[in-house]
Amino acid sequence: MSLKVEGISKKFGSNLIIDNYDFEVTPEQITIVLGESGSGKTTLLRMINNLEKVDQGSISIDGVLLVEDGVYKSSNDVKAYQHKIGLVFQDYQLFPNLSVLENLLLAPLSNQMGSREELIVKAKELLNQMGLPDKELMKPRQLSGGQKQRVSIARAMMMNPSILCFDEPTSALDEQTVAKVADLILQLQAQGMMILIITHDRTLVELLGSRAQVIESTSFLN
Ligand SMILES: Nc1ncnc2c1ncn2[C@@H]1O[C@H](COP(=O)(O)OP(=O)(O)OP(=O)(O)O)[C@@H](O)[C@H]1O
Repeated sequence: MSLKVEGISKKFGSNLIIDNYDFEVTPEQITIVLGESGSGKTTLLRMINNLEKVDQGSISIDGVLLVEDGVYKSSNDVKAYQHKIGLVFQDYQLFPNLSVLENLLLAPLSNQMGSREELIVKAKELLNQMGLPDKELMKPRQLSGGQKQRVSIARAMMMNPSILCFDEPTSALDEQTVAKVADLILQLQAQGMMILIITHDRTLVELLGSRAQVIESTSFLN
């Protein structure tokens, strides 16, 4: 299992952001992309999640290609690729009018990943694992930042991804909650989930310690 990024490049106009860049995420280590504001971290994450096009290079997960030598695959291949990747947004992006449970059910139901009953069982298991067994009927606005983030993680996990990507997972959280997020990420990795984190938070890096490889975003342009 791996996410492979090979020789990707990206320019906005004449502004080169990423130059012929390679890296790999595996289950053995959490991968952290660390760097200052404006260094291209979000652009990299958006390209991996097919929210921004690459100019050149290849991206694949578990051998399923999103793009090869700068050429995007057919829509069916792209769909297969996207099912393997889960994204936890910085601002969580939960649907405000849906309950926690309905937030979890929406994507797997529309992708026909099981019956409603089966998916409810799975959603409840995940909410339990996230320490939120009593929140399923609440709306996102009734939750704390840390709780919203855990709902967002559970929602991504409903699609059985191979990899979970976190965009600045600690930017809106207090110190105590940051430690809890680090514990949860370590737990997910111990269960075999590949993890990619984009951050500028060195405290999070310290908390993840020896289980993480750190890539400095200054290396995007070497
Ligand atoms: N859609 C766009 N059009 C033009 N330039 C862009 C676009 N998106 C990003 N950029 C530029 O690309 C560079 C990298 O931006 P990016 O958001 O990837 O950095 P970042 O490291 O994630 O920063 P931050 O930590 O502040 O989010 C910046 O100079 C930014 O202005």
